[in-house]
Amino acid sequence: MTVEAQPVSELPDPRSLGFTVVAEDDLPTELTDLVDQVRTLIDTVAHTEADGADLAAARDLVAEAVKRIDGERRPIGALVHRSDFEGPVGFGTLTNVVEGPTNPAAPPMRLELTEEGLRAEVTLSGVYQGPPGLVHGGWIAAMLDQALGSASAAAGMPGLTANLDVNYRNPTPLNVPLEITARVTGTERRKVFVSAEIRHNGEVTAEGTAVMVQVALPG
Ligand SMILES: CCCCC/C=C\C/C=C\C/C=C\C/C=C\CCCC(=O)SCCNC(=O)CCNC(=O)[C@H](O)C(C)(C)COP(=O)(O)OP(=O)(O)OC[C@H]1O[C@@H](n2cnc3c(N)ncnc32)[C@H](O)[C@@H]1OP(=O)(O)O
Repeated sequence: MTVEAQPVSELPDPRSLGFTVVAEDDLPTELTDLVDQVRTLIDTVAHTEADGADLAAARDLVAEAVKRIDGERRPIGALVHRSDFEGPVGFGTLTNVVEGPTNPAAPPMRLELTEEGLRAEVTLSGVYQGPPGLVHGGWIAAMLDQALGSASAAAGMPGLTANLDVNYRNPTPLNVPLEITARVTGTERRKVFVSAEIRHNGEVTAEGTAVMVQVALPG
């Protein structure tokens, strides 16, 4: 395959394109702690058998909490920059639904650089359920898409998913550690070919390939 990737050093700084960028290290720990607590809240609400009085009291407490922090909001499209990625490749959306550090709807997942590409470990609660006891297939696809897109971006070639192909090889269980791996397998003009897997206990439960297309960036 031919390689015509834009060199990483030529990628523009998203700030120069008008994006709001927040350094991940500057996010208050009170905010990331709150995100964790809200995750626990979502899981608890989804499974509780508490009685009506307790549910009503909990609703009032949550409403009070919302009132306490509602006010100025970061803009949609705000990016977060991770300092553990070198140069201009460590950008992602702050509220990304799979990995955004301020999004309590995202599972506690963090892709890390490896020699081969990217790797994450994640345990999904019952909030991500599809079939009984199993992760929803759409979420499996979402996690693979995130890993695939991030592998492309981490290699200096951020783009949009043009095609995503998922094979579900074995059931993916809830409430157990899952391993996600992804890497770039080739490039051709603006296309970046990527592959990824999800494993439980070393066994592949799902695998995906994607064509990411690098979009023209000004500058
Ligand atoms: C320094 C960065 C600055 C900016 C920072 C911004 C963001 C942060 C950066 C990175 C983010 C980090 C991590 C990523 C995280 C998560 C990943 C999630 C990814 C997504 O969740 S993303 C949402 C879903 N995604 C879409 O919303 C795309 C909708 N879509 C389109 O916007 C267009 O469709 C587009 C752009 C894809 C192409 O449009 P286009 O006009 O640019 O290009 P064109 O059509 O000419 O195709 C060019 C070559 O791709 C081939 N091609 C086209 N389509 C194909 C297909 N389906 N299958 C196979 N090949 C295909 C052609 O055949 C041709 O190939 P060839 O070169 O061989 O001719």
